[in-house]
Amino acid sequence: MKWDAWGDPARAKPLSEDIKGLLAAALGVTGDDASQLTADQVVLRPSALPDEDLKALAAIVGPSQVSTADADRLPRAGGKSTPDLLRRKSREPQDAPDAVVLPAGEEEVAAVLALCAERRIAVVPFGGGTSVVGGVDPIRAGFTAVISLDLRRFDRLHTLDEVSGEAVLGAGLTGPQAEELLAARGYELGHYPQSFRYATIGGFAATRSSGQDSAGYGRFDEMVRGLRVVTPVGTLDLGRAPASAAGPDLRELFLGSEGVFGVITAVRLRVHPLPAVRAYEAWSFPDFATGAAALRAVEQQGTGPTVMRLSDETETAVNLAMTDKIGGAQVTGGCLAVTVFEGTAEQVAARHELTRVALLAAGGTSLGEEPARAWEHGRFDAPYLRDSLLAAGALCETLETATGWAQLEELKTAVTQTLTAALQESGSASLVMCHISHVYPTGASLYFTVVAAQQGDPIEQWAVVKRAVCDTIVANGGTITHHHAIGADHRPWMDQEIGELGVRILRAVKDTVDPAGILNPGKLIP
Ligand SMILES: Cc1cc2nc3c(=O)[nH]c(=O)nc-3n(C[C@H](O)[C@H](O)[C@H](O)COP(=O)(O)OP(=O)(O)OC[C@H]3O[C@@H](n4cnc5c(N)ncnc54)[C@H](O)[C@@H]3O)c2cc1C
Repeated sequence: MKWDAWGDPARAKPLSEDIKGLLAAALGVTGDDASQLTADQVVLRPSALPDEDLKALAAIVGPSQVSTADADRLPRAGGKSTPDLLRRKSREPQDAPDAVVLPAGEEEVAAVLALCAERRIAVVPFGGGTSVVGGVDPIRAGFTAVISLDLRRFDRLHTLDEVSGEAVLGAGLTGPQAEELLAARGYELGHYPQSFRYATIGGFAATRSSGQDSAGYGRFDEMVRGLRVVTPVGTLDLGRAPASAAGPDLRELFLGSEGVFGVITAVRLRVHPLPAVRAYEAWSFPDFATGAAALRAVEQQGTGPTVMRLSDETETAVNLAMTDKIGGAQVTGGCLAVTVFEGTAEQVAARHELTRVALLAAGGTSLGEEPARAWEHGRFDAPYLRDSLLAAGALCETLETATGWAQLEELKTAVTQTLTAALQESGSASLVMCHISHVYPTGASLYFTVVAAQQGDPIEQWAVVKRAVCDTIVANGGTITHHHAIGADHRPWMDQEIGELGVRILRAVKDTVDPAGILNPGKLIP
């Protein structure tokens, strides 16, 4: 993972002449990146970890598994939101964890937490570092130092129970590592968020992640059967049976706990045999409302696509203007929808046919399989485009929410209007694109991508816009986050999301499992 951009430099996506033309004409973005900073030019705040603490940590994990080197601290200095990336490229001195610690087992995690509680050191659990909400920011909050606790050595497939269809996976496995281990045994998890290539099993659980195949396989939290969590006061092994009436489900407290309650070391997950067959079909709808109603019909009937998503008019149009467009020549406007089906040949044929009938009845026009295959081919590559856009002087960021089907259109309109007005106020025209990629019988998520011109300090420019749009989401009944989580960035809206009593309940849990408050301060709980 690059320290100042997304992923693998070999996959970088330079802007095509078409996109440059579109940016200049629509937004007045004409810049070229003149200020390439190398990692060794970045000035990090010096490590504040006292020598004796460094030695004590080294005694727990081994001297080679703890580092205060800038080269190790820089990649853990934050996540991968647009403000994170802009901050990384800044010539101003930057904050970073004082040390990076890589434990290898639960005993080591427990010993590190005990030491940090005793010596007043904050601990930020670190998976893939793909948080887009400030979830891994090194917030000191009055502690003497802050360490990044990198879980990458928890990298095993512990067990695969083929009879029950469950696998126990180490928290530090990345998406591809986990799928490779399972595929070697003929199984798949089926969790494919756009950050799949770098995010980890522990991070998915800690943030309630949702992948692009959620229509078929569910959100990550729906796949979780059990969790092992090391807290500063003891270790929990949660989730005994496929279902239980033994009081409130404590797994739910740790799913989405964003490293503030404990360190997830292993996750027991529902897995399925690798699908024998895949089928693809793309659709066009005359407008977003018609498309959304069609997706709702499919989801409420339960016809069973694995992937189902719908782009609005702007996202479809922008996609058509790009050289590596997913739409192909057949897409001429309107709103593009993609469906994918997985399973045995019989399952796929039956689900595909039921879905086709519903989509046709709801006003869809089939575009055949090619645009859907093209979408799948490029499904993890969009973040590379953001890097090129930022370098060219554009502001590009995403945000997401969810609401009931009845409120969806109204929320989409309100968010679009706020984004457009707030960016206009900052001095730039904007392109606001939206898609639905996670559907439920009662509602859906809305995922927005915004492109504008950077004006003044782009971090402050976006902060103003983000505050306005979060207020709008909350005022219109949407959730402050459908899958990006709370982190530091959404924390100011958490009390409106769960209420004052809800916040007190979270604080009470925090006081119980982390009395010294060392775990990921400044995140999740207001
Ligand atoms: C380009 C891009 C695309 C994205 N697409 C999606 C998407 O499609 N769907 C989606 O859901 N999200 C998406 N995200 C958000 C992000 O990838 C998810 O939040 C992901 O689940 C985080 O996993 P991670 O391993 O990178 O965790 P990190 O970023 O390392 O950590 C995230 C949070 O979880 C905590 N944490 C991590 N590991 C543990 C652990 N083992 N125990 C306790 N706490 C832990 C951290 O302290 C932090 O609070 C995207 C992000 C980017 C940058």
